[in-house]
Amino acid sequence: MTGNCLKILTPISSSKPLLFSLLSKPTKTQFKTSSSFVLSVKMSYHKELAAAKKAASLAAQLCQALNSCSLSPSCKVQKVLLQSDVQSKSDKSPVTVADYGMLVVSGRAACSQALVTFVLERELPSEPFSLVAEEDSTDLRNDGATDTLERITKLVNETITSDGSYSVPTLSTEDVLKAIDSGKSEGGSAGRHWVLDPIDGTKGFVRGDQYAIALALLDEGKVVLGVLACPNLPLASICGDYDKSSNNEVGCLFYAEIGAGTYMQSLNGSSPVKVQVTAIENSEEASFFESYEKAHSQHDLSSSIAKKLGVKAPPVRIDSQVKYGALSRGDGAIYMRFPREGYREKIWDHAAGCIVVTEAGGIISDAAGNPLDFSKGKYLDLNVGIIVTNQKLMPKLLKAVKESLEEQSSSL
Ligand SMILES: Nc1ncnc2c1ncn2[C@@H]1O[C@H](COP(=O)(O)O)[C@@H](O)[C@H]1OP(=O)(O)O
Ligand SMILES: [Mg+2]
Ligand SMILES: [Mg+2]
Ligand SMILES: [Mg+2]
Repeated sequence: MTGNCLKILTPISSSKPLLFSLLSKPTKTQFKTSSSFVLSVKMSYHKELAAAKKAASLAAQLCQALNSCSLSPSCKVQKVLLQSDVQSKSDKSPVTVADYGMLVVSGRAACSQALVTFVLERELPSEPFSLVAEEDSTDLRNDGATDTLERITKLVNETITSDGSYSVPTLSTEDVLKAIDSGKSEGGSAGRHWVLDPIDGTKGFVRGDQYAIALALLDEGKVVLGVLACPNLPLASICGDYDKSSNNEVGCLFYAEIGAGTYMQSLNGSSPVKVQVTAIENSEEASFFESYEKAHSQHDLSSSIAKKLGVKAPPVRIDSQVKYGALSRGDGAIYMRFPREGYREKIWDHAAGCIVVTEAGGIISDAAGNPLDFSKGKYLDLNVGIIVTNQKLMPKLLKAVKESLEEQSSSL
């Protein structure tokens, strides 16, 4: 076989024939030909990455538009609802209890999910579509949600029209509900699955702080591409001594494809730049990220670990997977996350962030040093917490984590 030809081969781990170009790049996958000859080729996800970038960027545009209060009759009303009624659902993630308030928050995320689904399906019409996503349409199907559903549908349609690349008839409310509910896949180790958190860091979004639209693709249980749209993240570093006045622009898009590195560009569409995690080797010079919300991660534990490492800088507390994006470009050196007992991490909260950091040279593991396994369905099955840093600092960080966890359990 020569470089340019196209040929139908069967991936060893899949029963479906696959047409692919031997010129394709990155991931190595093994295929067998009819004569049981095993061939190693590199898979490319360029088309899927382009679709994911477009979907996440449009969803970011929609979320920013939602911030200008289009979902509620009055900005003031919305602000009051958002700030006073945010409470917890059974998994302790934030949701508003007052019906209308709840719809304002979950409706926005669902709106973003509907748009991402629409774009992925339009951009990749010949690929089977499977999506593991956070939101569903239950709240929007309630009788009291008619108004919100209509507003959401209008906004999704407006965003699609303003983009101008799709000549589709206007989506109906039922089309939007269906699009939201196509995110019900369970994922797993076979085939391809998109993984989406349509608004990651709900509390940050509600506060007007950091949040992300996080989209990744799993192929045979591995994350092969990831996109993080971070509408409120400055293009300039958010750590250390930087000149805040030099670049006030906000809105970053991080993206990574397996074997091809991590890039950042502005959400306004500037040229992409390749990014790298910090090269710091001395942990005393490191600064670290953790959740803004104390309820999401044990701050006392990360502070004891930081002390063991000799870290001098105070923690940088921000919401969502924006932390992974910031780390991938060298803002800070460490991310530590230790949820309270009983909390189960979901794949949509880490898949995109994970590849964005690892393709930028970083390393991510659970608190025991095991890599994260995205092949087990919608939950990550892991030991205690998640830690992220560069290759040089990881052994020291793991040692400090182990010691602090031992101290914590002996003090109970
Ligand atoms: N009790 C909790 N503990 C840990 N993480 C949580 C908890 N509740 C929600 N989350 C999820 O953690 C992420 C926010 O993490 P961080 O604290 O680092 O900003 C979000 O994905 C959020 O979900 P959501 O997408 O609904 O906002
Ligand atoms: Mg949530
Ligand atoms: Mg999330
Ligand atoms: Mg979310």
